[in-house]
Amino acid sequence: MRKPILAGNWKMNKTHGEAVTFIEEIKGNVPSANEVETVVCAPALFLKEMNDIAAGSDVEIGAQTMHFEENGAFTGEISPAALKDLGINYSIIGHSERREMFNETDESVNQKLHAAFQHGITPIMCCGETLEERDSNKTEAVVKEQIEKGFESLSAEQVKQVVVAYEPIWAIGTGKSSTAEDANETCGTVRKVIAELYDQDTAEAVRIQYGGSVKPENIAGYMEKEHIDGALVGGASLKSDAFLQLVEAGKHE
Ligand SMILES: O=C(CO)COP(=O)(O)O
Repeated sequence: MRKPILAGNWKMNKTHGEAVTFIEEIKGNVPSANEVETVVCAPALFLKEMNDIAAGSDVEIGAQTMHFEENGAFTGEISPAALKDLGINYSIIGHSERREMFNETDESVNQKLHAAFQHGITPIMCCGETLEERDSNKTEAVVKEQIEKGFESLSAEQVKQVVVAYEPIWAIGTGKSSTAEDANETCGTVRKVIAELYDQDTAEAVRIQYGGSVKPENIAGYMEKEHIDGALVGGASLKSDAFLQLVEAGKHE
């Protein structure tokens, strides 16, 4: 039985004060981590203080990206070692916005997955197709390639710990969400690809989130689907009351 995981991705939103208030508002109000993992992926600037405030609660704090090198001349970047030193245990890897605007590739995603495991960080690895790819029936091929290249040289034991976030790019921040049926079908494709690369056991262990205009009103439809184990939520994760509703819905598999 896979444990559901509900993650917020704040992107480049909130000030320090707003971030602190949010964590104070939610930390005592989320369901037990035994029922659903709750993760808030915030701008790096706020991670330490948010993590300190969340300490001892059922809320985990995550990064939105990280570099694959341990240290060095990479101006502006954040190392996995530095994240781990702050007690950060999750990082989004390869979000489509980073692939599109910050030159992330399947190869760098692969390097980052390896780095995450070296440092004991759980990666939330994003995949998903553009509208053009979807319209030309390439969704399955695109997602397959992202998974195959992203997972290169990872062991089955590592893959079991990856959280995959399937986020169709056309559904991100557009209000146009995928139907639960379509999302489930592609999440099923992700699982099938993993079964082919590894084995059925590994594929069954991987948690797969849907992301793309998820909100309190539509999350239940996704959560009841066979291959969907949670959600990665942007806009609707910014308000504490909506986020709490999402997490509550997220515990129902
Ligand atoms: O990109 C997303 C989460 O990573 C989805 O964003 P929205 O929920 O705002 O569509």
